[in-house]
Amino acid sequence: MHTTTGPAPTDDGAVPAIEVVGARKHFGHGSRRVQAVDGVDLRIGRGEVVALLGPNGAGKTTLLDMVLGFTDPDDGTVRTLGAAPRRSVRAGRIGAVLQTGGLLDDLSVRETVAMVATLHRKHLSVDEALARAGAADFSGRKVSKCSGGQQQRLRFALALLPEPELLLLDEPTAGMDVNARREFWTAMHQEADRGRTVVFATHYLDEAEEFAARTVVMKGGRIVADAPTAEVQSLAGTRVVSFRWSGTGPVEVPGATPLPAVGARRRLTGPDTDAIARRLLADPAATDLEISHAGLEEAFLGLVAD
Ligand SMILES: Nc1ncnc2c1ncn2[C@@H]1O[C@H](COP(=O)(O)OP(=O)(O)OP(=O)(O)O)[C@@H](O)[C@H]1O
Repeated sequence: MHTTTGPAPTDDGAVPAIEVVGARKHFGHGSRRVQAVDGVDLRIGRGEVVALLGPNGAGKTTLLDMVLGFTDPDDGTVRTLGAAPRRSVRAGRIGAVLQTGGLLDDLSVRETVAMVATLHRKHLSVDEALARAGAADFSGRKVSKCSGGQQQRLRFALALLPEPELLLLDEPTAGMDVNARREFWTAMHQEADRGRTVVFATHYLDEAEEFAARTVVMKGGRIVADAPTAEVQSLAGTRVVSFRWSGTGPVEVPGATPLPAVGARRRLTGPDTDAIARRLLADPAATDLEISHAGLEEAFLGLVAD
């Protein structure tokens, strides 16, 4: 089955921003076949701010591409704002900030926004789009001279032009330094406050923690967690056991997932942290044991661990 077509229902607010039912998508054939999206059901309501988390190759971009109508699912249906995705995109109801492509090196930032504005029937003024995206300060700069972060802000300005109801962002802050990221999210907060639905894929867990009320975690083409961001933390190994380790080599504890060490402290998580702690207490090489609550990062690693 392919992306649904048909008339768009009236915009009564009850129609979800995104509705994905049983979506599958594969690439390649035979031994090179990859099941990029493997039976995803996802409903995102109007005005939600949702983070899409997952390791490389989890299927986030493929899912966003289907929601944008760039590619059709092999199976299942995808509707955006109550209509076929391409129809919503053509109507200027969806704005997207994607990882690559789409910019002409020889134009200035302002010229780029002005050119893309002519493609929309209704749009913000060029100055307004530049200001909202935090791109006014470098609007005279040639695209080829912009940093990666500035190019992302230009893409953001382009996405805002038609005043879209839904903003889709695929790793929007990749290549930005800490200050640029903070400014970007401040601007994005303002757009969310205007009632837009925002869905963003990210590798930065703190961005999900700070910005998204809801987090969807993908792995191997499937959704492995979908809950309020605070709850995702409790879905996988709520606690972390940390300790000093004087042994040589890795710490082997059955049922435990190692987390990156913090300073001199080794860390383990798992479904039964009491059992992990008991095991470590019996080992003289483990000292100064502590059990604490996991942050989103630990929950995420626990969820995507094999
Ligand atoms: N056009 C394509 N042709 C072949 N394989 C593809 C194509 N696009 C994606 N894939 C594969 O599908 C799987 C899912 O990729 P996808 O880009 O959707 O993951 P992702 O979660 O967005 O990863 P990342 O965080 O690295 O961007 C990967 O194994 C990827 O190699």
